Amino acid sequence: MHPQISADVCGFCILKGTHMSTLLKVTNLTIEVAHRRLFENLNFELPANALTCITGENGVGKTTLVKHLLRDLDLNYTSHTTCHLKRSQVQYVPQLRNIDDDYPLSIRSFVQLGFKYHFWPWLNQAMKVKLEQVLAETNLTKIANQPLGHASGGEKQRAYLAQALCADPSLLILDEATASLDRSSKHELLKLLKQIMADRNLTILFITHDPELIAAYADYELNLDNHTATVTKKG
Ligand SMILES: Nc1ncnc2c1ncn2[C@@H]1O[C@H](COP(=O)(O)OP(=O)(O)OP(=O)(O)O)[C@@H](O)[C@H]1O
Repeated sequence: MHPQISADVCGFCILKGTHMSTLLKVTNLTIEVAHRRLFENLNFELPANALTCITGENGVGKTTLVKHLLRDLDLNYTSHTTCHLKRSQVQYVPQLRNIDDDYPLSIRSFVQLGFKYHFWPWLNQAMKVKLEQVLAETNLTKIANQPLGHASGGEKQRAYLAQALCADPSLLILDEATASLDRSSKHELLKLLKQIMADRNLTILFITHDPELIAAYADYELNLDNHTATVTKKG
């Protein structure tokens, strides 16, 4: 069964005086974790084809909210969440990965793990072409044969991004992707993300605590505070 499409989801809505198309709509969502209520009657809409930063204090529930939305997508939606995407169109790049120096894969081999529907345990010609395109798109071509364990923090983040892009997502969710990067690498990654978003007509959700990045790159901010969510247009 395909997810239901409501008129609201496919149409346009008014957000603080601007028109935006809505990708995902959440209505009266309450989330409890370990008998603790994180959110109560949450209501918000996420804009399509834009970069939305999800912000809020440590422990407010940013990651939990995203995981809940992904679970709803897995279930083909609940009465609280409507969206016209299938789970397979969404890629989530998690916050922490333990890639040590001895990690046995090259950057290219790691990135190609992102291909779906592997019928054979090797890539077909079309996948090989696409792999090289994704490596070029994420500025990894020159270092693609190097071990991922030897890559810098910024290069590793680009490799995680490239792996996610192999699945041709419509919605990309990154959880604190810049947390361990220096200032120039953070800006490099965000500029790259915005370029990829424009080229691929993607929607990006980016969990971050970084006010400088929010000010410079966010099209919208979804702020979680005091059990509620507020979406504002930035820039
Ligand atoms: N499976 C779980 N069992 C119990 N508590 C949980 C579970 N998952 C999350 N929590 C708790 O829910 C709260 C929200 O966690 P979450 O990771 O979503 O916050 P966050 O806003 O993403 O935090 P941060 O900015 O520090 O990454 C935290 O207090 C966390 O300890």
